[in-house]
Amino acid sequence: MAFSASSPAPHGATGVLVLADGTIIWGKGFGAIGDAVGEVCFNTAMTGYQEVMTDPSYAAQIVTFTFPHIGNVGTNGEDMESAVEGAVGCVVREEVTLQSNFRSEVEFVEWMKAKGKIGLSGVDTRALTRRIRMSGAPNAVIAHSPEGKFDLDALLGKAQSWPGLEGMDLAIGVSRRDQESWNGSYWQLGHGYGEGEGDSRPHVVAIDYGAKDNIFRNLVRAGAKVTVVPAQTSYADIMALKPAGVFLSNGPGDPAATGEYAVPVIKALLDADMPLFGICLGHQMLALAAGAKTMKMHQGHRGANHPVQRVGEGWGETSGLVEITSMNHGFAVDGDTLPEGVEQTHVSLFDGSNCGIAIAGKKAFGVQYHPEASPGPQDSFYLFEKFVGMLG
Ligand SMILES: NC(=O)CC[C@H](N)C(=O)O
Repeated sequence: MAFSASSPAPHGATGVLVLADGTIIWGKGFGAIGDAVGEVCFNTAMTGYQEVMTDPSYAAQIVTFTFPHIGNVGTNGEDMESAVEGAVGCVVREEVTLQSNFRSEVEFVEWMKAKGKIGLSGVDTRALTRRIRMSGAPNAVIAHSPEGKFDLDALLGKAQSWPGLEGMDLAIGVSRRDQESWNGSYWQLGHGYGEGEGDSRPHVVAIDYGAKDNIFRNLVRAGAKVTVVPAQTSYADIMALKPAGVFLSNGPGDPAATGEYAVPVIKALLDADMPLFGICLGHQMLALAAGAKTMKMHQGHRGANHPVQRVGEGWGETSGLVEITSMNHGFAVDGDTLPEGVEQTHVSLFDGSNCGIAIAGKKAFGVQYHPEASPGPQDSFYLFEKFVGMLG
């Protein structure tokens, strides 16, 4: 797989992935024309590529799909997880075929172009995934030129000078700018998205650090009235909304690099005994606010079949039960740094890493995985009910 940076494009190559170590992977470009820099990760989900590509947590990332046929059910207006930029590009095995699905509205290739995302097909994604598993997630540039013209030295320079995700605060860039009242509920075939009902529902203020919409839909489904606020909303402004509980969303970037707008506000909410629920980045920042540390993972966890086990006190008869979960994270809470009073509630059965915490004596908990799925299994929906149920 290693080539020199000055290798000419092989005949017919219209796309390339240039890794920061000089490895050049040729293929067929699709979607937007140009180039984009990011960290290359892999996702093992077999379905849900549109949801993956629109998850803001993938900002500044290039997703390698291990499932070989991507794009074949097209795209539609309902399966968006966010309108903001998510993954900058994707790498796939097979060339994208024509769509075949009754829900499809726009071909995946056209959709990628319209969204400004670059695709690369015809890549040995199995070899690339093995490489990431062995050597960690590399920084890279993905490029698409229909004429097959690439300045490889410039692309390599771009990949090498990109500072990488560690230490990078990205949540602020993908958060909403304005407060929003959210009332959409879950999707059902033949009905589309439902709506929340009732005036006496507990009010959840959800802080958007780069949230997936399906999280808000699940909060509504579990019985909450939801107001979404931008990442930089102050403690005072959050309290002025009189929340019964505050939700901390997922989002991109390094949790330890988020600025004064995040962890100090969460710490103040915790000190005020506000009920809190965090997912992924929100979980990591809750852990930081409680005094734990986070770290960059070797290759991260991204897929729709990650087993997570319930551990510790408080589960009663369901202690030890395994949930199959959806995941997308490249950072993790260091389970060895949990201070007294912070209990580990879930661990990954793949590598034993921390997947959940609860703060003793408070109504505050977080999970590293994605109970809202989208894509993925719905084993963990109970967490939304647990949170909304706490808000009486
Ligand atoms: N999905 C997320 O919220 C991801 C959180 C964080 N950016 C990580 O990569 O670990």
